This record gives sequence, structure tokens and C-alpha cells, in this order.
Amino acid sequence: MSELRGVGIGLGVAQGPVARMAEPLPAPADTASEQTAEQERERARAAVTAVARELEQRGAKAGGAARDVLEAQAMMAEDPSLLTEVDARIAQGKTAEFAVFDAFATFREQLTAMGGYLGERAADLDDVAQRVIAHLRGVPAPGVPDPGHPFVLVAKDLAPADTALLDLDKVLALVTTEGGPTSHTAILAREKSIVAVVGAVGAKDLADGETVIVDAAAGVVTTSPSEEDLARAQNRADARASAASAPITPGALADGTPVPLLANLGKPEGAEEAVALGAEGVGLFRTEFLFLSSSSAPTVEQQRETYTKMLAAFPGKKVVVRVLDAGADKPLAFLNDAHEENPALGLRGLRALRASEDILREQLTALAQADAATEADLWVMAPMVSTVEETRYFTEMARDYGIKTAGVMVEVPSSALLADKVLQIADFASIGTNDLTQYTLAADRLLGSVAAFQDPWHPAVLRLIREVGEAGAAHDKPVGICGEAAADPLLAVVLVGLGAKTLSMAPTALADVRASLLDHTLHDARRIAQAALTADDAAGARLAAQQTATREKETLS
Ligand SMILES: C=C(OP(=O)(O)O)C(=O)O
Ligand SMILES: [Mg+2]
Repeated sequence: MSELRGVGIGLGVAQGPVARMAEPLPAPADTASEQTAEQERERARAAVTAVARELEQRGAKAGGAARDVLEAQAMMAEDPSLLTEVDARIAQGKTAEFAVFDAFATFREQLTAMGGYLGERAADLDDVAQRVIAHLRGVPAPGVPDPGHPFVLVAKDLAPADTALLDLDKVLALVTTEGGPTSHTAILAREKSIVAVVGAVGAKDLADGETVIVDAAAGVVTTSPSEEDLARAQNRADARASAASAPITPGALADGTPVPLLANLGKPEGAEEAVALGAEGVGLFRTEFLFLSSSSAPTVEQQRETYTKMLAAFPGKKVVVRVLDAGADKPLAFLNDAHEENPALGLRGLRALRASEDILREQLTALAQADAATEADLWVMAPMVSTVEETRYFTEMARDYGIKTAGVMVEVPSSALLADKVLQIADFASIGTNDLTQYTLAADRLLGSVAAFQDPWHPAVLRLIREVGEAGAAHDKPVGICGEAAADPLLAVVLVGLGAKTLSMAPTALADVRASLLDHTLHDARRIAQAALTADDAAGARLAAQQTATREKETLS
């Protein structure tokens, strides 16, 4: 058995034989055309028009987000500046095939150089070029294979035209070697709930027909799985299917211990879906998401309006708002636009707010006003708190503004190690496992090359969480989890065993976690956590927890 790592989309797990996407057409040779430039131009135009119409038809058939994507691709095909480039090459005596290949390649380079969202459109452009060249050659465009049985589709990066028309009865999962979480493959996989792992570089060596397990929750593709691995994956897939159709009940363990399940939200518009999926409140409102594209600080009025909308969606429920977390993965130009060599270790979170204290004061003002206008139970916390003194600074200031419940995020090891002191001062702590893992393992959470270190199952991270859980119990102060770890159904049980009282996650993860908690008592959760704590590494902790959980579950039933 070996594991290939990538970025998982969603929480699904699937298994099956690999079928690889056909390799792209070979590049056309740069030979002189035997036809007139006029004839080559007409061939190119006819091919481009035919491909654009075909993409539009596929879009109309697929509907939804796929239609927009395919229409955008059709527009790319007929883009006037691209066609000018094609014509220029034909005028130099090139064939239509070579002219299309070369002009699209030049555009691709420009897109890739721009990076980010535009860079991820490069795959869309490649697909258009391949389709036009295939049309010119009179051969079928490379596309989704049809081995005649259900399969795990492995590709470099799927073009939207292919993803849109995937036969979901045949495609068990998707694995790409390129593409990130914002690529179209990822967007469409999310929309269609296809189990997917993208950017798994090692998948380039997978062979047609070999059996793999695709675990989106862990972002891992397992090759040569054992019978036991396959059975475990099947159990998880079955559990997910029944969790999705289970009744929505308040989060609780098998012995009835309540574990409120809350939502991580970035804007009030997400509240309705969260409530529909059973969120019992909000455990993390990432306010900086509202202002990522703003060049100046938001006004108090602007903020009051948005916060009021969010709080109004949760009458009588807890809503934990985080003040602006600027820096590193969440740049806010108006809080910190300095170039820093190591922005994750720089002026971010509460440090940046403290350096622009007016902005913090205005945010607290807006929050207090929104609180007064609504029925929600408002809790406010600061991000990236690394000292006891910062805890005192923030909680005192929040209380000065009338915030009744003021706490801190524990996402730096120093705060976890001094949690007993932090929780003497703060009303609550919320553990951000994404950053806590980044800082404990010294691995930049944005860097693919160190992604294997960014695993919250690592016992070093779990031991820090235990510190905070114990401090919470000693001071009778609530400790919650709001990092991605809370969305992992088994890790959620471990976290409760370590002392977490609430779990907050992306709303789509609520059903899986709800079902998993119902499988274990508090006593079990503590034993499972203990097993994970004593492992050497993340993989060992996951395995120890799985084995203990299976044993405890058998005893329970
Ligand atoms: C919840 C967290 O905050 P963010 O992901 O927004 O940094 C975290 O770090 O775990
Ligand atoms: Mg964080």
C-alpha cells in the first residue's frame, strides 16, 4: 500500500479501478502549408466555430454552473485577439493546426504567469485548443474514457467540457495530477458531489485497471490497498450514505452528552443553508472574508449592517464572531500591506489589529450595535493570540465596548501551552487547528511541498489541544474547535475526548460528524483520544484511533 497526496474536495471516499484520460494529441509539426493562406484561415475559422457551438450545446445539456463554464470556453475559442494571433501565423505560411497550437500556447503562458484564478483557466484553454486541432485533423477530441464498467477517472486536469457530461453512474471518483482547489475540476466536483482529489502529482504513474481508494476527506489516494483498507473505505462510504439521510438532531454523543455542532461562515448569505443542515449556531464567523478585496477599512455602518444580518439569522443561538484576521493566507490591504518574508509569522491577526487599533475599535463598536439590535447570543474572539498579555488586552477592550462574552483563538502553540493562564482571563477559547498545525509542525499551510506536515492528527497537535481542554475543565470555561479538524468525523470524536465542548465546521460536514458522534460515548471518546495521543505520528494516531473506535463500537452494539 502507498499513499499519494493531493487536495481533497469534500469528505467522500470511493474505490475502484483506474481509467486514465487519453493523452493529449501530439503537437502539430511546424511544416509549411501546402494550401493558400486563405484556405488555411477558412479551415481555422470553421473549426473554431464548430468547437464553440459544440461547447455551447454541451453547456445547454449540462445546465447549472457547467453551462456558464462551457459558455466561457466557447467565448475563449472565438476570442478575436486569439484569432488575430492565429491569422498572423497562417500569414507566415503555417498550417491552421500549427497556428492554433502555437497561438493558444502563447496565451496559455500568459494566463499561467498571471497565476491564481486566471492561471487555473489554463486547463480550459488547453482543452479548447485540443478540440480545435482534433476538429482540423478530423479525429475525435481526447475525452473521458469508457472502459464499460464504473471507474476512477485519472487525468492531468479535467476540462470543464468533460466534467460537465460525466456519467455519474460510471465515474466513482476523480483524481487529477494538476489543478488546485479553485480549478474548474474542483468547483464542478463540489457542485456535483463527486469524490475528488486534485493536484495529486504522484497519480501520473497510476495504470489503467489498478484498484485505488480515493479519500477526499484526507486528500489521499491509496494504491495497492489491502482487503482491510478496502473494507474500511466501504464502511465509511456506507456510513456517509446513511448519515446524509439521517434525521437532523442536535449534536450529541451516544450517551446523550451534548456536543453542539456549529457552522463556520464567511458571510451572512451562508446562514440559511447552515440552518437547513442543522447548524446550532455559528462557531466561527470569518469577518475578514467580507473585506478581502477592499483597499480601505470598512465603515462602522457597513459592518453593523452585515453583522446584524448574520446575528438575525440565529435568534437565541450562539454566534462566535472573529475580529479581522489579516495577513498570510488572508491579506487585507488596509491592515497590513507590508512585504514580509514570512507573513504567517508576521504582523497578522490581533497583532495587525493592534497596530491599527482604530480599526479594531470600530469593529467592536459595530458588533456591539448589531448585538443590541438582535436576539443572538454574541461571542467575540481575537485571532492569532500568542501571549497572556494579548489575551488581557483584547478581552478588556471588548468588554469596554459592551461585548459580554470575549475570548481568544488558540492557534499558536504558546497559547495552548499557557491555556491555564489564558483561560483565567478569557471567557472562552476556540482552537483553530489549521494554524495550530501550521505553527506546531513549522509547515506553511499554503505550501504544497510541505502539505504532508499539515495534518491535525499529529500527536503533537493533539497534546496541545489536550492542554487547552484540561485548562477549560479546570476553569469551567468553554473550549471549542473551529479548524478543519472538526469536520473529520473520527477526529471530531478525538477532539471531544480531549475536552472540546463544541465543534464548528463547514456546514456540508455537519451530517457526517453528527453521525460519527452518535457512535461513541464520552468514555469511548476519551479512550480513542488516549490511543491517538500515544502514537508517534499522524498516520499512527489515525490508525490507533480507528482501531480503538472499532473495538469500542463493537462493545457498544
Ligand atoms: C479556524 C482557523 O482559522 P483560519 O482557517 O481562518 O485561519 C484555523 O486556523 O484553524
Ligand atoms: Mg487561523
